[in-house]
Amino acid sequence: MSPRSRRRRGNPGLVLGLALLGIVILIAVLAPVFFSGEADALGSRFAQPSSGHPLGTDAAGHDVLLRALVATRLTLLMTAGATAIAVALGILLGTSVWLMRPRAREVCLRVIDAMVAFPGLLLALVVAAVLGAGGSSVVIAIGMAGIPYFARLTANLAAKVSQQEYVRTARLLGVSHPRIAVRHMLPNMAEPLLVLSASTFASTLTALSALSFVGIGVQSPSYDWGKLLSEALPSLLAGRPFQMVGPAALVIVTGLAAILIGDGLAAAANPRTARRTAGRGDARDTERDTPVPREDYLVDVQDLWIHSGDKPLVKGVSFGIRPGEIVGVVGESGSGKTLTAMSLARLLPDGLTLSSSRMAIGDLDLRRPVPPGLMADALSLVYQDPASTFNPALRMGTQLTEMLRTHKHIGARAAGHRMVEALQAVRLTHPERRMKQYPHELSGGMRQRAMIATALATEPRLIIADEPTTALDVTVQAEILRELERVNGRLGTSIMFISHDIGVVRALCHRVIVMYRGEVVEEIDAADLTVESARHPYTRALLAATPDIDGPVETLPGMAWTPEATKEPSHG
Ligand SMILES: Nc1ncnc2c1ncn2[C@@H]1O[C@H](COP(=O)(O)OP(=O)(O)OP(=O)(O)O)[C@@H](O)[C@H]1O
Repeated sequence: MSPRSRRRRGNPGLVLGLALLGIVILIAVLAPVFFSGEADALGSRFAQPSSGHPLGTDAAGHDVLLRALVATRLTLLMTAGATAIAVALGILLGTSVWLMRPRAREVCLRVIDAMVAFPGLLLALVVAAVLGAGGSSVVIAIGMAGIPYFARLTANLAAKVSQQEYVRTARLLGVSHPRIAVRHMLPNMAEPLLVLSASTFASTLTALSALSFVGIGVQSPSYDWGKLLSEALPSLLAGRPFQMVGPAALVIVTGLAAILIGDGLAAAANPRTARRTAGRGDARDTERDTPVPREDYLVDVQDLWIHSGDKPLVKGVSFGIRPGEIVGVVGESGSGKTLTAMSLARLLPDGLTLSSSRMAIGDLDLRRPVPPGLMADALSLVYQDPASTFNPALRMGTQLTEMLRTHKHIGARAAGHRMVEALQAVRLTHPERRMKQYPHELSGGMRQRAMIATALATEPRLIIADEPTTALDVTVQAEILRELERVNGRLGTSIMFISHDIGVVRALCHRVIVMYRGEVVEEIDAADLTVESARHPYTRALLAATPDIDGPVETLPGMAWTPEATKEPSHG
């Protein structure tokens, strides 16, 4: 049995919802076939419930129960049609908004917000008034009234999901926007969209019934549940409630089924709710890696400025990374480490502007448009949080092989083999099994190893590792650092290693760049990263504030350093 069907079986709400909807659909299919003649036949008017007419007859002498059953098909078709309009066009609009340039996106989001604030039923009434009364006009009207809700939810979710590292990585790899939207974003937006679709189905059902009830919807001789409810109103007021029972019960049961299915599907669609099939706690492993030929590259950045509007966030930063060198970037939170690194990958957040007099990896000039394939060959990223590095809705194998398939144009099977080798190289246990698992089935250390394997798969000249071990426990942290060191030693890959941890930087890196408030205040050999050798007071203060594993926390005059206390040049 597949995990998905197991999840469905373990979800009684979903099972009940599907059963109820199944019954309603069965009625919709069969009732018009078998009962439409009888439902139109005329008998005695206002007959009380009897064995011949379980819910009695109406003012014209029709069997009330049969009419309610026959009306099921038209009601369901109209509800499904209106819901489909809202879902499809709403998601399309919301996704298109995400693809727009920031300014156009802002305008569109404001328009969508205004539409959401406008009461849906009122909007539907306006549209229905323009189109005229009738079944198809109210379907279009209610469908259109639902579009802004889906558009806003999709755009909001897209804004959030697009900041995820796996989406940023896909952008770096040059995966097209529509493909990113369909493959990486929509699956991760499925849960809330499914829940909204289900509740929209239920609210659409009541809205359509309401419009038919007030005479704007389905017109005679056709009838849906709303029209039947409207016809039953005089009987209800005259003390004959049975005429209402059939359509009212069917509206309630169908609405309830939709809600139960929405909730159930949302739970089943989330692979994180799946039972764990992976062995646990085997992040530490012992296999050996495969050596890859060494290459020779250089990173050269000069006078890099990054602005948010008029505010400079990175101020004239210059640095270089030699081939095969591990360069640490340290500095307090907000000093510009990540922005500096991300500018190399051309992944600055929207709204920030960049200028520099030189920015190159080898002979690749990063100030000009760079084809994604060349960019992927030049650098790879390893992010801080292994939990958000991978798309939770896709199996590891699918995403691990994506860049090989996209940029190296390697077939899925060959890419899979190559990735298994890459996973072995970073000593991830049972690589074939890992490829079939979802990210949540791997430990943090395993995911980070997989991330390093992915980063290496395109054989980049530079790996940017942005606090790659911060989210991991100390033992796994040490293993991942050793892994980076091994990669550097064996493959000669240059590494830009961003960290808050001076101790780690001193142990891992060859050279260290110290940043403070958007400037590089010192470049220093890692071996000289001591309070005695550091030249800049901020570096000394940083070192003094760092616990030394060989001794107590040092308290030196440097600790009292403030930016106002020095006029040293920004670039050491
Ligand atoms: N999209 C943005 N819009 C405006 N300001 C931003 C944006 N992104 C970052 N900043 C600001 O730029 C500065 C540098 O940010 P950056 O993320 O590079 O710092 P950092 O040194 O990497 O910090 P941390 O160690 O906390 O990650 C910070 O003051 C931050 O608030």
